[in-house]
This record gives sequence, structure tokens and C-alpha cells, in this order.
Amino acid sequence: MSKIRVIIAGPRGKMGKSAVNMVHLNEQFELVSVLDHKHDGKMLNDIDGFEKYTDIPVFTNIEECLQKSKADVLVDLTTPEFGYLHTKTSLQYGVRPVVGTTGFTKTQLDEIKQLAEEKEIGCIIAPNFAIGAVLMMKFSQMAAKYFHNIEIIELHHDQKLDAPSGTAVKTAEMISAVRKKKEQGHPNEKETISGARGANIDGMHVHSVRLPGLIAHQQVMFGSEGELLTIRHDSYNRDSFMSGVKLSIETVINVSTLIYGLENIIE
Ligand SMILES: NC(=O)C1=CN([C@@H]2O[C@H](COP(=O)(O)OP(=O)(O)OC[C@H]3O[C@@H](n4cnc5c(N)ncnc54)[C@H](OP(=O)(O)O)[C@@H]3O)[C@@H](O)[C@H]2O)C=CC1
Ligand SMILES: O=C(O)C1=N[C@H](C(=O)O)C[C@H](O)C1
Repeated sequence: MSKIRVIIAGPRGKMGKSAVNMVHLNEQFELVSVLDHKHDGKMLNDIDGFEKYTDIPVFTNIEECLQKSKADVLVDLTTPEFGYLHTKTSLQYGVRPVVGTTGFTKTQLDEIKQLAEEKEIGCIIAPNFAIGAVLMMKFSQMAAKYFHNIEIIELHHDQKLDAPSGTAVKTAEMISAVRKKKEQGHPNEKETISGARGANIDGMHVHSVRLPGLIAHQQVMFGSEGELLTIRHDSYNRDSFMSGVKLSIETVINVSTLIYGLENIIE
């Protein structure tokens, strides 16, 4: 069976490094190139820390990268702005995107869905690749059928660009699909300092903590008369996300539409 040819966008990043390693170690994948806006004309093994990866060109331009790489899949682990551009361009060139980058708007997600359907090309956007995090979201959705009073606290490292996290937004969306509509808190509650109650997604409040030392953590709190249920997930390193990236690369090859969230492909 021929190998799945993979491009990684953002190889020097925290996630990109782990993804380069995972693809390199996996016999069914071949890393054919990387997209890195700061290393024009070099090979990957010219970049500090990547010496062992030989014969892999580095492109700075997404179109040139897609034209020359003859890839099946582009894995994007960059920033919300560039991740969106890379995803759309990749679909336009018939290369299937697997997107871990978070911070896309609803309108951007709708555009990507429409483009994937027009082109009949698979695309997976996963706000969280960690299997435990996907279970945390599914368990929260189950609990929300019984507990309607919910607050979400997400905690991340202080280099994160987007808030709230993609995982928190996805969790709130999954809960909203089953929860009776409700505005959390007292009907007359008033913030004396703006932002005190966090972001509001469909009446649920989402609180974003940013501290050095953290990686990626979330707890969903369900309050009821005389009891509190807390569902929590912690990622302690970026390798926790790699089984989900691997599964997404294997899956995206066989689908022809947008899949938003790993809960849609995990049995
Ligand atoms: N779905 C999931 O499970 C997970 C998703 N994420 C998401 O993945 C994304 C990356 O996270 P993380 O690795 O922590 O972030 P980092 O900041 O460590 O890495 C991002 C990398 O992308 C590079 N980059 C920026 N713009 C471009 C561009 N135009 N072309 C190519 N490379 C570019 C950056 O380079 P430079 O710094 O030189 O600008 C940097 O090396 C974020 O959106 C994050 O939220 C993170 C963890 C898990
Ligand atoms: O930036 C991160 O680190 C992470 N981003 C994703 C998100 O926004 O949910 C996934 C995970 O939480 C780590």
C-alpha cells in the first residue's frame, strides 16, 4: 500500500515538532515537505533541532508548497489567521487538510465546510486531538441532559493566542445541542468590572486562565441542589495529541466533507 504523503505547516511550533516526529516514526506516512514562513529555501535538517530529518524541503509560500509537494494531506498547526488561509488554499489544490489550529470563527468554519463539499474533498478540523479531551466533551454532553447549570473553566500556557480555547467553544456547542436553553447566574446579575463573568456562549460562562507552566486543561462544572459534578481533563505534554493527529490523517483520506471534531470519528 502506498504511503500517505503529508505536509506539516508550523513545524517549529510546540505542536508542529511533535507532529513532525510522529509522522516520521509512522511507516504508513511520508513527510514530504514543511511550510514555515521563516525558513525560505532551506531543507528541514538545516533548522536547529531537526538535523535527523533529511531530504525534506521547507517552503514559505503555501501555493508553491502545495504545487511542488504532491501531498495527500496538509496538517496545519500554526495560527488562527494563517491556519484559515492554509486550509482554504489546501482544499483549492485538492490536498486534504487536517487542522489542529484553533480560533476560527463560525463564518470561517462555514466557508471551509462549503468549500470541502464543493470540491468533494475531506477536511478534519479538531479543536482537540487528545482522546481524553474528546471523552471529557462527550461526558459533559451526557451530564448536561441532567444538569443544566454549567460553567466551563479552561486553563492554558500563556503563549496561547486565542481565548476562549477551541476546546471550550466546542464543549459549549456540544452541550448546547442537548441542554435546555438557560442563562447562567442571577437574572439581575451585573458585572461591576467588565469580564468578571467570562465569555457567554449560549448562556454558559467560559473562563480562560493563562499561566506559564500549564499545557492544556479544562474542567466543566455542573451545579445542582446540594451537589457538584466536575469533569476535568489535563494534557501534560503535546504527545497527548498525537494519536488524534494520526487517526485524523488516516481518516481524512477516506471522507469527502468537513468533519469538525474528533467525537465524530471516534467509535
Ligand atoms: N487541536 C489540538 O489538539 C491542539 C491545537 N493546538 C493549536 O495549534 C496551534 C499551534 O499551537 P502551538 O504549537 O502551541 O503554537 P506555537 O506558537 O508553538 O506554534 C505555531 C507555529 O506556527 C508558525 N507559524 C506562524 N505563522 C506561520 C505561517 N504563516 N506559516 C508557517 N508557520 C507559521 C510559528 O512560527 P513563528 O513562531 O516563527 O511565527 C510557530 O512555529 C494553535 O492554534 C493551538 O491552539 C495546540 C495544541 C493542541
Ligand atoms: O493552544 C493550545 O495549547 C491548545 N489549543 C487547543 C484549544 O484551543 O482548545 C487544544 C488544546 O487545548 C491545546
